[in-house]
Amino acid sequence: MSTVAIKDVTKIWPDGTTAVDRVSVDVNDGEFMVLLGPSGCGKSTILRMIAGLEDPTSGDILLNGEPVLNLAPRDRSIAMVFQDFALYPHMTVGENIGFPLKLSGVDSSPRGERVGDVASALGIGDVLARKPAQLSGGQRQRVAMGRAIVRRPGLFLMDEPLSNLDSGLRAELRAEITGLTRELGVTTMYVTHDQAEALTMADRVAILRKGVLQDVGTPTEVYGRPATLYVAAFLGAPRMNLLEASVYVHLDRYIALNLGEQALYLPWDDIRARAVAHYHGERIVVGMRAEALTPVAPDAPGDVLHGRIRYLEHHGHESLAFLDIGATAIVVDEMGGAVHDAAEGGALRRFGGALQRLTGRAERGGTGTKVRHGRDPERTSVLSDPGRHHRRPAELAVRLAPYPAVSPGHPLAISVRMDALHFFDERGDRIDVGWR
Ligand SMILES: Nc1ncnc2c1ncn2[C@@H]1O[C@H](COP(=O)(O)OP(=O)(O)OP(=O)(O)O)[C@@H](O)[C@H]1O
Repeated sequence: MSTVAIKDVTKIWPDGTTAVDRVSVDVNDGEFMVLLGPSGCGKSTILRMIAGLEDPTSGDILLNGEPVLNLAPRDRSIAMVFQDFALYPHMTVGENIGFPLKLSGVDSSPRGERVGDVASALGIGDVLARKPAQLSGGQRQRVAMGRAIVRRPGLFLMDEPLSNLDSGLRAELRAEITGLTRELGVTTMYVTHDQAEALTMADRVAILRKGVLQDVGTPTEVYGRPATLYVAAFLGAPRMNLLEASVYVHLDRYIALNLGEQALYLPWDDIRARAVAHYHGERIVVGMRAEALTPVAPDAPGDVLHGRIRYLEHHGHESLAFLDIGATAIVVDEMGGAVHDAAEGGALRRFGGALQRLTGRAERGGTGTKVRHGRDPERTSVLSDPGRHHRRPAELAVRLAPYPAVSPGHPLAISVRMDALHFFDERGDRIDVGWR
């Protein structure tokens, strides 16, 4: 039984760098929690604080409900595997795995038994007598994992354990790691910057940007209903299409989402219509994943966008077409800064009075977003922040069958699944009702 509670934890390094900014996450017993984010977002620092290798500047960490900040690392019942694990070169595989048990005084016979069990669970039972130099990279990583779990820790911390391996081996070991931890029922926190790894391995994913927690949820939740623009842009391949739209409410009928040269119309009876209506006269970001877009005949009725193929990418099992539709894309960089050309200095046009008349409320709100984003000085407007201008005509990513009979310059009509659209405000927060 092992639970983890990270409560409002901040880590500021002596040089003033804020590595972790008021992060709170709970990990349930037996859960496989992945911490996901780009390099430098504070993932390793969080793991190291849980392990007791670093002290938080403020906040608390509880294991099984008990505060542990005053406990030495060895008293926390935690095992950790790093990217750069080191095996003892002069010891055999069996001796390496058994070493933590030897240190804690376990006799040779039960030790051998435990080592054998762990090694066969990891598929390295036949190399117990070899030295590390005689192993492949994947086998060495398995030995490092074996050495970590042989003590049956309450909590297993893994920091990018697969990042030094080639992609085939990574995929194989992903499945082994999740299989093993689930079989053992050991609570695991796993750090990666690889979103595919996170989505395939995690029970739940916590997504960080510059030390600030952006979203926590199951892979389906964070992919299907991302809490912020940053999460939307970070998860999925191809990346979510993020388009600037100005909102115009035709009361009781529909909401026009003007995308530039074309518009989409959200029916008034759509469950999200009232939340989006709060932005009447303003600009928002409309997100559409490639799976929400289907090529149709040019004269097809319904919610259809028309564009011209700018270029194609062939991925073997599918091809991606990137369409010019006369819209403006919001570009979210890896580190999470959202940049956009606010045209000629374009200030947001606000129709506060009209909004109030429409909604009967002076303030908008009610998005129901649960994740508290903490203090994040860069989360200003993604639509009009003058410091972050970047012009980018939208190239709408659309999935096609492999090697389609079209080429750059071809016109293409795309049907849009309106119920699969995502809406974000100028701060990058999801605009929605009935948050998960
Ligand atoms: N000992 C240290 N002193 C000062 N700054 C540090 C120290 N260790 C890490 N940092 C800084 O803290 C921030 C978070 O680093 P951390 O290693 O936790 O990120 P990460 O998300 O794990 O990145 P990576 O995926 O590259 O390992 C970074 O800006 C990093 O430069």
